[in-house]
Amino acid sequence: MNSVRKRIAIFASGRGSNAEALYQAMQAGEVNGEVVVVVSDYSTAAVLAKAQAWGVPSVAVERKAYGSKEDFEQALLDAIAPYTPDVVVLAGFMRLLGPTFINAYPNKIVNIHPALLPSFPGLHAQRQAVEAGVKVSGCTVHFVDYGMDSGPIIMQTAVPVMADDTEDSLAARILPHEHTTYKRALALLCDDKLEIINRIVHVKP
Ligand SMILES: Nc1nc2c(c(=O)[nH]1)N[C@@H](CN(C=O)c1ccc(C(=O)N[C@@H](CCC(=O)O)C(=O)O)cc1)CN2
Ligand SMILES: NCC(=O)N[C@@H]1O[C@H](COP(=O)([O-])[O-])[C@@H](O)[C@H]1O
Repeated sequence: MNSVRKRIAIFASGRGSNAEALYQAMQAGEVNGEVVVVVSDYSTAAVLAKAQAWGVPSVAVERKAYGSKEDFEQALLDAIAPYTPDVVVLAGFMRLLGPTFINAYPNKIVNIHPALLPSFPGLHAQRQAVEAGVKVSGCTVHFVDYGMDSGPIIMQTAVPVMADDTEDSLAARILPHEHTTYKRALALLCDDKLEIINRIVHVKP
């Protein structure tokens, strides 16, 4: 394991359970990283209160305060620059990032999605799965690229879908698997164990 901990910026729009799971994993030494800043696009997001309780710097960058997507993304970059992150972790961050932000952190941005990509990209993935009648869904950790949930896949976990599942009951069943899958994927990234060859992610021996 690399002794120098990776500096992690976490972006979240809401409650922050994935952010919390990752913070706790880093505190426990399960992931070779440290959360240096937490960013939300909503000043009322519960994740900001979590960060304050952890003693981690937090910043709200509200989309409505900026006239353009580019200005918003530049504000995101300006907000995290002082913390010099190595990795940007999206954990329930509900904004599509464009080239302004992505180009500043090439192959350094990861995301958790509550479905087995490439199935059910975008918002309300659990609802899409229930409505499609699939018997298996799950979660995906992937690198973020210019597309929506189209980046190279790092890790996935399958979760059964029950006949009487609703969007909420499926989301509740998938969520703990998101926490463990994200923790395992980020541990590999922080230990420099991942490489991308022709958009396929390989784990180095
Ligand atoms: N360039 C990328 N940005 C983001 C990705 C990605 O794969 N590439 N993942 C998303 C997370 N996400 C699904 O996992 C997702 C989040 C938000 C949206 C979306 O359509 N957002 C709307 C705004 C919604 C709102 O205002 O509430 C938008 O940005 O227009 C789709 C998928 C994070 N970013
Ligand atoms: N398209 C992105 C998306 O749907 N992300 C999902 O938002 C939730 C955030 O929960 P959390 O704030 O408790 O981590 C998580 O289930 C995550 O997979």
